[in-house]
Amino acid sequence: MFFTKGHGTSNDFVILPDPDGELDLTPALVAALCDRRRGIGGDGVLRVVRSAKHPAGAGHAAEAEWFMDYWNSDGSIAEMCGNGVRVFARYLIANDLATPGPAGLPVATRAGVMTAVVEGETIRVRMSTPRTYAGSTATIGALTIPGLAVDCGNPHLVCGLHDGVQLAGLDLTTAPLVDKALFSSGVNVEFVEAAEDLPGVDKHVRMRVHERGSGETMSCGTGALAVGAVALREAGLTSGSVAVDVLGGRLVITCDESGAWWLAGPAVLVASGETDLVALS
Ligand SMILES: N[C@@H](CCC[C@H](N)C(=O)O)C(=O)O
Repeated sequence: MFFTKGHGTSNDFVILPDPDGELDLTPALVAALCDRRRGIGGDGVLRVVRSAKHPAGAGHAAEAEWFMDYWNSDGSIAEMCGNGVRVFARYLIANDLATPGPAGLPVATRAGVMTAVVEGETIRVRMSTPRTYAGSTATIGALTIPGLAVDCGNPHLVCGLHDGVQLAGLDLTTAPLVDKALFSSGVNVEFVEAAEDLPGVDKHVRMRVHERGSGETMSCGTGALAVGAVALREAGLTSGSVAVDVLGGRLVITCDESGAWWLAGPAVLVASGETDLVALS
């Protein structure tokens, strides 16, 4: 089957064209495609399917022709992927499957319709409004770090580092321990430290993330949105911009004067080819 490989700030995806929703995509196939030694390798899979042809997209078919069927590398399904939407939009445009209108390019997801605006190498996406709803903690070894739960369509826990704890020193090779009752469907956990002032933005932070279903990744767009929302809230700002440096580059989160939330960053397609599904399995 044909595939394309792409990434947004090194959050990488295997993109599978399946316009009519005919592919029998299973957790095992997704995990095999994402395997970095035996497969193509990726943090997740983006299946490109017409909204009308997917049960989770059909309700959005009038607003968005295309549905991003997102899967994590372990074969689990997630509601939303911010970097994924940016890469998905790049793929649709590069393959003449869609042309952005004056308001951008709508992409249906399990968390609703997101609109992508192309600005050269950067793709900016209008995201759903992040909702901060509880305090909680994440534990790594002997270290317990307080944080805030933020719903970005998918679940996040944003933990700010203090008291000399360094972002670079955290061991994220295994999942941080979290409150399983609060996060009954799992959670993406972001760790954040302040960074030096940067012109053009109100706040500048660095983040690492342990993603539900993918482990530590180089970047997470919805994670950056959650981090940006917490940073603006802590600064007492109701609008503004936050630069979020991830291991794979920089994302910028903006809440504009109208209250709309945006995620901006690069989105790149790097390879296309054909994979042998029999050899993969
Ligand atoms: N990397 C993504 C988020 C992907 C889904 C996440 N792992 C989950 O299970 O919620 C992003 O860029 O937002």
